[in-house]
Amino acid sequence: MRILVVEDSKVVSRILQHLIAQELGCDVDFAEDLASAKQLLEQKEYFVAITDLNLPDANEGEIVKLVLSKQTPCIVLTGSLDAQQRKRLLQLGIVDYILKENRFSYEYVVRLVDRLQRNQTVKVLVADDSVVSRKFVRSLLEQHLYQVVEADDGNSAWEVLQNQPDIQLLITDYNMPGLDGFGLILKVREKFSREELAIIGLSSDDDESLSARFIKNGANDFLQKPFVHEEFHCRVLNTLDSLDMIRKLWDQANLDYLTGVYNRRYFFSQYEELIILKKQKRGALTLALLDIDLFKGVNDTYGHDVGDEVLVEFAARLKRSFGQHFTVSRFGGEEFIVAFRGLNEVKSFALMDKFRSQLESKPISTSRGELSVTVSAGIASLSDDESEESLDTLIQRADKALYDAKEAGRNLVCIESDHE
Ligand SMILES: Nc1nc2c(ncn2[C@@H]2O[C@H](COP(=O)(O)OP(=O)(O)OP(=O)(O)O)[C@@H](O)[C@H]2O)c(=O)[nH]1
Repeated sequence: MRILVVEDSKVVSRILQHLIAQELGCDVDFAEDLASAKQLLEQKEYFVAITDLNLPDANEGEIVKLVLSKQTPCIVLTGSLDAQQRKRLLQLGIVDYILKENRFSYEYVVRLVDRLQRNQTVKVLVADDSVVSRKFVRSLLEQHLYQVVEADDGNSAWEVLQNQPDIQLLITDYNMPGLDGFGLILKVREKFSREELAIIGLSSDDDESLSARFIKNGANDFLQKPFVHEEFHCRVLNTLDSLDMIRKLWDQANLDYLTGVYNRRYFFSQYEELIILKKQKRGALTLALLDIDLFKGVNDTYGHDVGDEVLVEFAARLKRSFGQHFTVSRFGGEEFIVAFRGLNEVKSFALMDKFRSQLESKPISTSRGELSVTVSAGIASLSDDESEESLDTLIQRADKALYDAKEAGRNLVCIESDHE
């Protein structure tokens, strides 16, 4: 990523240079006037340009048109701006304008660039039956580099959401034929939680209770039409920032901090309930409890840090092999558990034994060179006649099989054979 800063004040350039290096770590070019900015824009492609309005050789804001003519997003950083200039700049399609008021102004600029970079991977669905309104919202979102998908009523929005689960934000109008905004939100919240999808409601209706009703029904925020550019962007930004925060909290609560696979807490929260359902429906569930062989030796010989590197790569391999269809979690220390939902013990054994043999034949690269590591695993299945079984007893049976594998010499997968 490369940024262009067009600024004749050396002090401001130095502040921006420092903040960009600290927060973004990307390449920056500086131009002090329109002529040198023009030269740079002809030579290189920029992700975004941060520009002053008054330059020594062009003090009417000509730089903005130049930057936008190169299809480069433009952030205006200026000492002053009157109402007319503000309107003209927003109509031209700048990303945002920031007044040079204090150090927070410069920090805001840098945060905005960071957000723009991340926005490129954020998909937003706009549901509105009015083409004009939909296109307007789309153009605002595209100025901030979001990926935009459109739907012209509630029912098609619902279909799009089911087919594109990577959508992070839904912006929906209230009045729509078929399924209206409320109906859509109610349906959406049954399937998508707040950490999966954020929702902003829109309406031109003058019913004062609408905003509260939207939020009570599951929306994160509400905007009354017509709205100004700045308010729209601030609301979208705030909503996505809280989505990021909720997701971060979720990750901290449910993922193992070292390896990134699910943690023990998540595993129990999912499978304690599931096991009751499985027993009722008599569905298959097999657990494989894994333990890296002689791991203490790795720590003792190479140090704890290298031990950690082995754990990280081991977990990554487990995730690559099983993570797409099954649950991989770190049970504690060098023990992991894979829950094979829908598989019996014979099929689970085949998969786990293949993993064991691949691990044995492909050493793990660490900062102290390649290390050969093996794993032992114990497998146990929930069987039809074990109506009284709990998750704990199933794990105990897998643990017993793991013990057998260790006793038999390690680097082995054992199935728990008798249920005495
Ligand atoms: N580096 C590192 N080591 C850990 C971590 N958690 C647990 N361990 C170590 O894992 C080792 C487990 O050793 P043991 O339970 O004695 O078993 P083992 O050496 O793997 O031998 P067997 O299980 O009998 O094959 C201990 O030395 C723990 O300190 C961790 O997060 N990082």
